Amino acid sequence: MLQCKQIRHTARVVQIAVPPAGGAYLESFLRASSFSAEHSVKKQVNMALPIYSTYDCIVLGAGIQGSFTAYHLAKSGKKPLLLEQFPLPHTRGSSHGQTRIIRKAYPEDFYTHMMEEGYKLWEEVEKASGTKLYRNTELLVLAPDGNPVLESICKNLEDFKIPWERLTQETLKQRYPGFSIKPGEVGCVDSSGGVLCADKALKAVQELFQQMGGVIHDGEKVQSIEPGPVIKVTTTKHTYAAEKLVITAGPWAQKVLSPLGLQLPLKTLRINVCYWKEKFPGKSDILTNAPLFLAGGLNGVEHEIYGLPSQEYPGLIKICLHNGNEAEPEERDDLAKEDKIKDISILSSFVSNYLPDLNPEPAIIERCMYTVTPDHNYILDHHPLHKNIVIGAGFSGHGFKISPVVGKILSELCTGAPLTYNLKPFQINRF
Ligand SMILES: Cc1cc2nc3c(=O)[nH]c(=O)nc-3n(C[C@H](O)[C@H](O)[C@H](O)COP(=O)(O)OP(=O)(O)OC[C@H]3O[C@@H](n4cnc5c(N)ncnc54)[C@H](O)[C@@H]3O)c2cc1C
Ligand SMILES: O=C(O)[C@@H]1CCCC=N1
Repeated sequence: MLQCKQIRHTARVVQIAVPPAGGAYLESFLRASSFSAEHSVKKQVNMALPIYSTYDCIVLGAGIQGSFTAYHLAKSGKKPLLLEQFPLPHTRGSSHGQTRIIRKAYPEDFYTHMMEEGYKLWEEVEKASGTKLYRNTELLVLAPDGNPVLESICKNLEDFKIPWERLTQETLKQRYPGFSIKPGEVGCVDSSGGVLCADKALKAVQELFQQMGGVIHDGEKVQSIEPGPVIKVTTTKHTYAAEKLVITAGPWAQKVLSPLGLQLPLKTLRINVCYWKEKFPGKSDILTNAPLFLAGGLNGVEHEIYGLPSQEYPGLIKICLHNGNEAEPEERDDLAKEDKIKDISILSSFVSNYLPDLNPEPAIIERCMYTVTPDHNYILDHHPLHKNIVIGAGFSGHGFKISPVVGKILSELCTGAPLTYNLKPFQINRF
């Protein structure tokens, strides 16, 4: 016989006893009753039975994208649950490390447009958390004269009225004497470019989210998702119910999405994050004059390469390839694997050629993961079959700076609020 009684009532959580029926019964019970989000339902007949806690929305994955999604949901008055498989903080995904590039210089106008709001939202987080997260250094984009990507970047900076400057080979040599610029190579300086303190940013966003009433459960891996009008999410510890789910699983996205019938053309790449030391310590001024840079199409260099001024390790400069070898996140540190792209030797020869004051062997190598789409644009969309599931994936190694805007977009897709941006470049049906 159905016996349903209230056993606890707090400001935001109600627990009730329900009979030991299956998931379908529980869902229809939830829909038929006045219980909506924020209500916690406890199956009590047998004390060993699981607890179903329901939330407005569940966000799967507490990297920077999931954390900003949860932050915006909380800002809009929702009380989401943010689930993370690892104890926080962790270094297994894509959002760890101390630094990330922030810039408005993009060849695609939609990213430059999103970054106008991106900078404001980063400032909002800095103010609310009382933490300095952005250091304005300017960004040098280096390429052969007439390079189409460089020209699109210059056009966007001009169209969006962002202060910028074109540098000839001569001006480049004067301004950055430690950089051995080759004939025919020119530069463009984006004055908004700078460095974000990534680890501090992630912590700040997660703290603000919790201050707004949001809940994070870390060390809980999502093991199954049962779609439906009320979605059931089962982790290693618990089962939760919510009317909406946002999946921001980084390099684990495909693993989470496959059981939901969705195959996306995502590749996961292991990135070697390399730090380089001065050849003769104190003998050059390379540590003070190497700019924040992005280089593409350079003489004899097949890949895009980027570098950041010394920050996390005093005396060392971070210079990396914007590419890597395919690997599952679990095999990221498996050194026995033969790499197709010889990233470290490509970087060594770039350093010898362009930054001769640096030792051409990396002093430190760390690891991180990219999840790339074929066109390197993000995926921000509803699941094609389950419209109450929203997906943020494939950030293709350039998602950190735009994460405050990505979080806003994913929260709009989740709540059905009017969309701030045209999401055509990010739709799943483009593949
Ligand atoms: C070396 C490197 C340099 C970069 N440089 C820049 C840069 O300069 N500028 C820039 O803008 N961007 C940069 N990026 C890209 C940027 O960091 C990423 O786009 C961004 O961090 C992606 O965040 P995410 O939240 O999608 O992924 P992640 O940070 O990987 O978060 C996904 C989370 O989901 C969790 N998860 C997965 N599956 C489950 C499950 N089943 N249950 C529970 N939790 C789960 C994971 O544990 C993880 O914490 C760089 C990336 C790397 C690796
Ligand atoms: O997102 C960025 O700005 C950088 C660019 C180069 C590689 C990684 N991220």
